Amino acid sequence: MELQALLARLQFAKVVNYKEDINIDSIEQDTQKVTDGTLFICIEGDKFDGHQFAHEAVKKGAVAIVANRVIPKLNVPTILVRDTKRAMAILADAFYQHPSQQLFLVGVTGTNGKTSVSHIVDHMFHVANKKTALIGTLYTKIGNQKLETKNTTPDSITLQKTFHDMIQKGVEVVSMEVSSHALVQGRTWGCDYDVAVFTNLTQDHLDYHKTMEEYKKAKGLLFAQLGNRYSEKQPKFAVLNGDDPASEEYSRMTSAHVITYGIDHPADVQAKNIRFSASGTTFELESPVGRAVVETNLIGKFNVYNILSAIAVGIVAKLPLNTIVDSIRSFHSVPGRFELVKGGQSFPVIVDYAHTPDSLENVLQTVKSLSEEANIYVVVGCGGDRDRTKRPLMAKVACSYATHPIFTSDNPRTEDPMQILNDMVQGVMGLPHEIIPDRKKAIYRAIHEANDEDIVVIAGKGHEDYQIIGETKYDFDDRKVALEAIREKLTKEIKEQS
Ligand SMILES: CC(=O)N[C@H]1[C@@H](OP(=O)(O)OP(=O)(O)OC[C@H]2O[C@@H](n3ccc(=O)[nH]c3=O)[C@H](O)[C@@H]2O)O[C@H](CO)[C@@H](O)[C@@H]1O[C@H](C)C(=O)N[C@@H](C)C(=O)N[C@H](CCC(=O)O)C(=O)O
Ligand SMILES: Nc1ncnc2c1ncn2[C@@H]1O[C@H](COP(=O)(O)OP(=O)(O)OP(=O)(O)O)[C@@H](O)[C@H]1O
Ligand SMILES: N[C@H](CCC[C@H](N)C(=O)O)C(=O)O
Ligand SMILES: [Mg+2]
Repeated sequence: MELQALLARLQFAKVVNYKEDINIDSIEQDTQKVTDGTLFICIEGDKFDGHQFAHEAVKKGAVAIVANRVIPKLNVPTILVRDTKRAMAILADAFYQHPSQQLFLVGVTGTNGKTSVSHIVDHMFHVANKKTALIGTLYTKIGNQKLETKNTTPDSITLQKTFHDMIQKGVEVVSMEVSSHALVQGRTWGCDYDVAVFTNLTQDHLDYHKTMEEYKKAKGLLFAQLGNRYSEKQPKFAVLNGDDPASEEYSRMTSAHVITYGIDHPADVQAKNIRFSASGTTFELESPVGRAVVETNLIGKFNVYNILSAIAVGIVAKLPLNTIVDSIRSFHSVPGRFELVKGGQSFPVIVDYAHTPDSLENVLQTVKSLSEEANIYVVVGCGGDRDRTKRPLMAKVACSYATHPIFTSDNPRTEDPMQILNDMVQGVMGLPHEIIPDRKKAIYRAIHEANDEDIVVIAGKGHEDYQIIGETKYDFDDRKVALEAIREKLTKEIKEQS
């Protein structure tokens, strides 16, 4: 694409060192990815100032630079803009030919449930015979092809390029997780969402957002940025959780159509007469397009919310109600979310990604409702270099529901694991708990101690197949470690019996 054509997208940008039009072969914000013909965008980030890398980018082949100031001794055209992040989103959208406008794009935000809801939505459209794709914490998935992701929501260049590649592969519907970090950093500027979903708002990420009010505002950006043309062909919808107080504010922030879902308060898409069991959940659905009985393998009230929000997406996309209900019935699970580890042991071992006070409470409440008598072992830690204030709250939740809480390390990152554990303990002074900093030893302990009627929950890392200690990523998978522990226990039992 020609530089002039791209420049036309940036209103009132100044250009220095411009001699003649040049061709732009790629747009990048990271020097690692620069090749001949790149337009390099300098971003002032949290760790680095990308303007420092402009000369290196030119050495690697960059033919033009976007910056917020003149960079001395740079001999390529420099496009000066006030906000390079905004310019990046605008240029990426233009360079990849406005791909999100050609897709049915569903964005899911909220503290907990984004990965779960985006997977249910993806499956629903797949069942409705659409070619689907997914972007989120676990991966970017196009059909059955899975690509690794660095962030839950990628930067605007990666995102627009990904949409473009998806269109080349025939994708029609994309379900994506939209993190609060992404919204604040403008990673999703330029995304033309058709539906924006809100799951819930509870405490997390206060290391980044500082206050719950700021965190709430961050999530609200998704709804504020939904298109506001009331086109008959492609109306825009905000799908809001009628049982979460934040929805009231989001409903005022958006000019799109609003559809609510809920259990406890009246909502457009409502679950009634919910019946929970260890093998699944059923409920009666009331919706603007009719009633139905919904059956699912998923368990817990929180999953009813996840399902209701996905159903609301199906409804606004005008999928037939029977297709929606069929897709919920055939949806199995998301890796690392309430995942049962089956090694032939006589008690359930559950690996779950709960890493916030609210998600931990939801999962433990669900576990407790399965059996009031069971001893519950919970192995849990808190991530380092993340919200410190959630640590005592998570510990308190663990002690409120579990008979045997074992505090251990999650991803300590650059923090001292003992300091993280100490922060947790502040929430449970005087309440019984065990501290085993080594996660493997903690998992082994829970599994070796547990008996027939007990339940073991290993929380916080879910699908993660690594543990970050310092700056190093070590192989570590809760599911594999739990299986090894189960095998060791069973072998020991057999030996003792013979
Ligand atoms: C704090 C934070 O969110 N940082 C994100 C941010 O990085 P940044 O802009 O601050 O980048 P930086 O490292 O300071 O570098 C500045 C600029 O210099 C460039 N650079 C840097 C070094 C170099 O050698 N060459 C070079 O060109 C960089 O590419 C960048 O353009 O923008 C990057 C691109 O979008 C993100 O990858 C990065 O996520 C980091 C890795 C991260 O850990 N983020 C987490 C907190 C996060 O975003 N999590 C949410 C999920 C949370 C949840 O809901 O659970 C997510 O969406 O992933
Ligand atoms: N609707 C919900 N409400 C509360 N907790 C939930 C809900 N859905 C899932 N959870 C819990 O939260 C954990 C994380 O769920 P999920 O991965 O779907 O959320 P997420 O929003 O994508 O999280 P992240 O921001 O870390 O990517 C699950 O393992 C489960 O314990
Ligand atoms: N997206 C979340 C994931 C947390 C998962 C937990 N295992 C941890 O490392 O804290 C974050 O980056 O805060
Ligand atoms: Mg997620």
